[in-house]
Amino acid sequence: MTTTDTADRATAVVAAQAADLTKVYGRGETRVVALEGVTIDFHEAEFTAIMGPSGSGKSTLMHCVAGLDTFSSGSVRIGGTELASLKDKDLTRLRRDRIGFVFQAFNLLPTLTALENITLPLDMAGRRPDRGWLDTVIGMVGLSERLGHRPAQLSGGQQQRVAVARALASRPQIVFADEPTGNLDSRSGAEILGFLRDSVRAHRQTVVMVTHDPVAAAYADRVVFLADGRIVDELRAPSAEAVLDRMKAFDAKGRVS
Ligand SMILES: Nc1ncnc2c1ncn2[C@@H]1O[C@H](COP(=O)(O)OP(=O)(O)OP(=O)(O)O)[C@@H](O)[C@H]1O
Repeated sequence: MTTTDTADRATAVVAAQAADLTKVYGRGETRVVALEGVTIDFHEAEFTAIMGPSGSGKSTLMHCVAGLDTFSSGSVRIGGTELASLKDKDLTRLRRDRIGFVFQAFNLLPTLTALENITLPLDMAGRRPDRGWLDTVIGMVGLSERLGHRPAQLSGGQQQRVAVARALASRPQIVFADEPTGNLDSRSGAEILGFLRDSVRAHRQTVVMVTHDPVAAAYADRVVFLADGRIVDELRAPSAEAVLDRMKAFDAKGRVS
C-alpha cells in the first residue's frame, strides 16, 4: 500500500458504511450470530468483493447494508442516512432511489421488454430517465439491438446485462451484486464483471459484490474476507491467485482449530 493510496482513501467519500454491526437470528437453542461487530466503509467509485466460507455472513452483511434486512445492533448508513432511523416506507424509497441490485437469478419481469425492465425502477419512482445516461448504460452493456426482446428471448448473459443496466439506470449511490455470475458461463460472467468494473472506473459507480469465485473477486479493487460473522482480512488490488491463496490459508486454519 502506498502513502498516496492511504491519503486517497482518507479523503474518499463514503457511499455506505456499517459500524459495529451485529445480526442475530433466532433465540435460545436456534440462536445464530450471523454478524458480530462488523465495521466497514464502502468508498465512492470503489469496487469491493465480499468473500468467505459458506455461512460466514456475506449475504447477511449485504442484506443489512442494502436495507433488505433489519439488524440487531450497530448502525448502517447509505450516504448520510442512518437506516435504523427510517420508517418502512422511507426505507423502501431509499432502496428504490439510491440502491441498485443485481441478483444471481436476474430477477427480470418476464412480460416486460428489456428496455421496460431497465427503466422499471425509474418508472416506479415516477422519475423520467436521463436519456443520455440511459443510452450510455445500454451501449456499455451492448444491448442496443435487443431492447424490444423479452427475457425469455434473451440468453442468460444478455438477461444479466439487462439486470446490470437496470441497476445502473438510476445512477444509484451504490450497487449491490449478489453472486452476479453464479448462473453464467465463464465468458458471459467475465463480460458482466467487466461492465461492473467499467461502471466504477469510467462512471465512478460504487459496487459491492458477494462472490465465491476468486476470478470474479479479482475484478474488484479490494476483497474483504468474512469468517464466522467477522471481517478477518482484506486484500487490495487482488489477483485471483492471491485470493485463492488467502482462502486456502483460512481453510487450513479452520481445519486446525
Ligand atoms: N433467516 C435465517 N434464520 C436463521 N439463521 C440464518 C438465517 N439466514 C442466515 N442464517 C444463518 O446466519 C449465518 C450467516 O448466513 P449467510 O447466509 O449470511 O452466510 P453466507 O456467507 O452468505 O453463506 P453462503 O455462502 O452459503 O450463501 C449462517 O449460519 C446461517 O445459517
